[in-house]
Amino acid sequence: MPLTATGQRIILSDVHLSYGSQPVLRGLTLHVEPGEIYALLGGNGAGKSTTMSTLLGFTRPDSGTVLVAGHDPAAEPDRAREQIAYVPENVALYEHLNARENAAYLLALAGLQPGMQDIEGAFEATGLQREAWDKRLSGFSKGMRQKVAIAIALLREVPVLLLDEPSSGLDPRATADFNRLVHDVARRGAAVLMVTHDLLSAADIADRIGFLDAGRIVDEACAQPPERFDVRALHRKFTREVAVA
Ligand SMILES: Nc1ncnc2c1ncn2[C@@H]1O[C@H](COP(=O)(O)OP(=O)(O)OP(=O)(O)O)[C@@H](O)[C@H]1O
Repeated sequence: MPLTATGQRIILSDVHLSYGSQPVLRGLTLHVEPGEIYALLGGNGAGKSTTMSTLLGFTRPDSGTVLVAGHDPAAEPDRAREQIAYVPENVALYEHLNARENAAYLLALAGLQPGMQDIEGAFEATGLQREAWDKRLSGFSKGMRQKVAIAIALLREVPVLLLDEPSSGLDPRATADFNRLVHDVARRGAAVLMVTHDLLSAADIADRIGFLDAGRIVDEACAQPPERFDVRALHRKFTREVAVA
């Protein structure tokens, strides 16, 4: 697994990107280490999706450095994407296939052929109920779909997990389940970057929170035990900084 000299799995360094004449990323710098969960919190239009798209190699920055496990997604999109499990806001799976078939098929597309026991082990690790394993995806909730996507990520053993608005539309119990699961993935050594509007979920899960506004990080907060984050202070800071930055 290629790492950068500093051991950082995700590197965005002084990244600038414009759509036409509109600057969207304006000197974005953030790093995520193996085993770390970084929440990128920002309001509408701050540049969260553009950041994800840049890491996935779908948009090319005008300047700056982007590295995913040592690969530049603009120059080597396939190599970079091999390192990434991406869980979008709405997970797209094959609706007419059941959960096992989805996992087997999508892993085969990634060149992997896990045994059924491995797939079941990954479903168990995600807490996907046994009764759901043979059901078609068309009846699955968002939380169940996320569990299938994370099970696939576990089986791919990728070093980087990208999560786009993972808690939107999930009830508090499903959010807590999902957050536990993401912690497990990080504990196995993956670098996790999630983009979100949801301060509570970010505070619950992240080791670090970066406040993104107008395409750059305007503040960062680190989890401090035992309370991790002072959510009220973060909320004040977030609303003030986004308002004045
Ligand atoms: N393909 C595109 N072409 C032109 N402008 C775009 C494109 N994608 C995004 N933008 C603009 O770039 C800015 C940042 O958009 P982006 O989707 O990255 O923000 P975001 O933080 O994800 O917002 P939201 O929370 O609303 O999804 C916005 O002003 C948006 O209109």
